[in-house]
Amino acid sequence: MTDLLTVRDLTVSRGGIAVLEGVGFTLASGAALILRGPNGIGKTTLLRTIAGLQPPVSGAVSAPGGLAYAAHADGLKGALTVRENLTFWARLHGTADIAPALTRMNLEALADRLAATLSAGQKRRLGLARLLVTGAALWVMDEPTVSLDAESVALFGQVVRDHLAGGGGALIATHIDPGLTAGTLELSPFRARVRRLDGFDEAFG
Ligand SMILES: Nc1ncnc2c1ncn2[C@@H]1O[C@H](COP(=O)(O)OP(=O)(O)OP(=O)(O)O)[C@@H](O)[C@H]1O
Repeated sequence: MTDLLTVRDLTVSRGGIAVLEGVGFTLASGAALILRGPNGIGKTTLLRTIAGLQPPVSGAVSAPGGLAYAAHADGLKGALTVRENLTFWARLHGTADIAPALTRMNLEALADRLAATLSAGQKRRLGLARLLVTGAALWVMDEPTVSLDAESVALFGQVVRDHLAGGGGALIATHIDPGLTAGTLELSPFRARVRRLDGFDEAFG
């Protein structure tokens, strides 16, 4: 099996403070890893660093096949319709057909609505449809089910399961059980040392 993601001895920081140290794991093709931990432990910071949106303090991230990141702010263009948003991303990533993504995330009836007029859960579904049109093997998701109703959470679970079955991988920070067979990376104050970069140690555990 191919490794889609290798993280080695990673230290990540937020606002000049190292929030997690010594994080390491690999994610193989076909596998999902759930990132858990209390509010503020550093899940978003870790995912943003893995996605390349901020540099690590030290350590290495390798995602040889590239990745797609879906965060709280889904990067939707409010003045474009759902269809236009997906077409934009599909062109950006060199994929062609947005129809499957519309269908899979139950967005067909909303295809011609401006993204700005969508409800929070509908926006989230569009953000997840975006993952499908990127064609990326590795999906990195930060609390993807926030605002989703039970039906959409089930839809999301199925889309991820199909992605894994097709050889993809998923790294998901979530507080819920998304109904996936997945490994868990539990970030706790006892395993994640908190250290200020100026050397003042707040390590506990
Ligand atoms: N701009 C900032 N400046 C300084 N500290 C920040 C900044 N943004 C976040 N932090 C702090 O960095 C730490 C990690 O935040 P992060 O958002 O990564 O946590 P999280 O585990 O994703 O939390 P949640 O479960 O609440 O989403 C928190 O203690 C937070 O208060």
